[in-house]
Amino acid sequence: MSGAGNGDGKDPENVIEVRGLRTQFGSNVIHDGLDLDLRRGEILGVVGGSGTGKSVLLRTIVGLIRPAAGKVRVLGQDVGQLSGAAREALERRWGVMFQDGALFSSLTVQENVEVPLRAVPGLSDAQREALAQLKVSMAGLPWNANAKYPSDLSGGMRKRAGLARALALDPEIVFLDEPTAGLDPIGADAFDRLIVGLRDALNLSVFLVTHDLDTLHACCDRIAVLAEKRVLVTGTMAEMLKVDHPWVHEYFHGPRARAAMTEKG
Ligand SMILES: Nc1ncnc2c1ncn2[C@@H]1O[C@H](COP(=O)(O)OP(=O)(O)OP(=O)(O)O)[C@@H](O)[C@H]1O
Repeated sequence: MSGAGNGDGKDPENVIEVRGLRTQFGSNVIHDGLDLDLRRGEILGVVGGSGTGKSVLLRTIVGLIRPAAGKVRVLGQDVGQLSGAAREALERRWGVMFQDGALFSSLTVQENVEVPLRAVPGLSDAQREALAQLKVSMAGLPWNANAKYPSDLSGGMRKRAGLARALALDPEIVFLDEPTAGLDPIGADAFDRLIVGLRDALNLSVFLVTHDLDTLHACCDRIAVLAEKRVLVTGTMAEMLKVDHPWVHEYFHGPRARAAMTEKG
């Protein structure tokens, strides 16, 4: 169990290394001295109370928010130092599924998934369409979902469409922001299995923001807890159960945690 990885910033097993991160909006400091690692091939669950900055962390790692201090290295490259073609090349190596799917409402599912593929030079229209259809089916949507608009889809299908788009460019890292939020338990369980199946099949590394204890049990190799403006602790579920911190203890031993543990045996 640790606050973050080896600290030398060069471990080849880490596909993400965040060191000494500080983010703030005006005088509102969200993270201060935050360290975090994502190891290659793992599913890391990022948990924390509402407003602790899980989504802000995700958005900072993918370069949508500029940190006030600290370093974010993804796949060995300093995100803050890249621009132009180098930045675009790195961005093609990850995919992001935002909370609501963040789909373009005026485009069909297939057209949404084609958006990132349009940046790939040399792809014919037919190849782009075929690739998009493949990703839609990998995300577990039926073939007839391709032609549908986001407004015609259920919440669970929209999430799958968002996942298909995140997978469009065969990423090495996938960021998932609360993938099971708002899904019924059966839909959430299916989504959990989909995430693990895709990680295994595609050797993905997954940064997964969630409140869902069932998802933590079903999917995550390690868990990082955000509290007190930093990653308070990182470890396996078994290690989380031993952490003596009021929020961590309440979260992993509360009634919902007990229910999730009972379900998973
Ligand atoms: N663009 C922004 N401008 C100003 N403040 C922001 C912005 N984005 C987020 N915040 C603030 O940063 C804090 C952390 O937000 P964030 O959405 O990361 O929390 P979270 O841990 O993901 O919460 P939840 O679990 O409720 O989704 C909140 O206080 C939020 O109001």
